[in-house]
Amino acid sequence: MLLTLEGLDGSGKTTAWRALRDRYPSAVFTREPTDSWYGDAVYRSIDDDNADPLAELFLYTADHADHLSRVVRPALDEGSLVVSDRYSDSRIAYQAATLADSPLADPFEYVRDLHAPFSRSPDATLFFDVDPETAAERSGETNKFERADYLRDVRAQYERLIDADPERFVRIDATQTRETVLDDVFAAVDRLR
Ligand SMILES: Nc1ncnc2c1ncn2[C@@H]1O[C@H](COP(=O)(O)OP(=O)(O)OP(=O)(O)O)[C@@H](O)[C@H]1O
Ligand SMILES: Cc1cn([C@H]2C[C@H](O)[C@@H](COP(=O)(O)O)O2)c(=O)[nH]c1=O
Repeated sequence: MLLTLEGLDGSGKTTAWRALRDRYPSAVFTREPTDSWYGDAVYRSIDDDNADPLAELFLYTADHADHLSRVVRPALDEGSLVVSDRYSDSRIAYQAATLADSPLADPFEYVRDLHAPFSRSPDATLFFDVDPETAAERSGETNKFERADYLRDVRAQYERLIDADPERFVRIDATQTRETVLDDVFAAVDRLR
């Protein structure tokens, strides 16, 4: 089973991912951007305020392709529970927002269709729902993505993803205390497994 954690920067995904790792030690825990040279290239782009948005999309997508073949598919083939902190929905939500002013007619559909022929959809996704202001504040606004006005656009793209596939998503109210968020996450994962 492939379980993904999605949401805005600072929404608490990594906090939940670490708690799940302690609770399910036999599962495979992974993330995007990955810990590889493809992931390093992605982080270089994140730190470049003038990075071309389309070039950035393809860097993230290259990292995803490598992640799939090297980590995700082999672990799923062995029957493991795979938990990924960010996955393809991050690309659809973030890069659709970044590409809003590009010549692409519908960046959301473009990014989604780019993945369809080769990617593996998550079986379930926990969406950590938090308002853009809280997200920006919690994330520390350390890079170009961690701004409330940009995160507002990203959140709208996530809502589009949820509307298109409501059964895959479990919405977690990430404005609650850490303890309550983790209780909701554990309850959701126990139900899904
Ligand atoms: N429920 C919560 N209430 C208040 N602060 C929280 C909560 N959950 C996490 N935090 C804090 O918010 C910050 C961001 O949390 P975390 O790294 O888990 O978010 P994230 O979604 O993984 O962010 P990013 O996508 O930017 O890596 C951390 O300082 C964390 O301790
Ligand atoms: C996978 C992925 C990530 N992003 C953005 C989201 C964050 O601002 C950064 C890095 O992620 P982290 O969880 O804070 O380390 O990259 C993106 O725009 N597109 C993606 O596909």
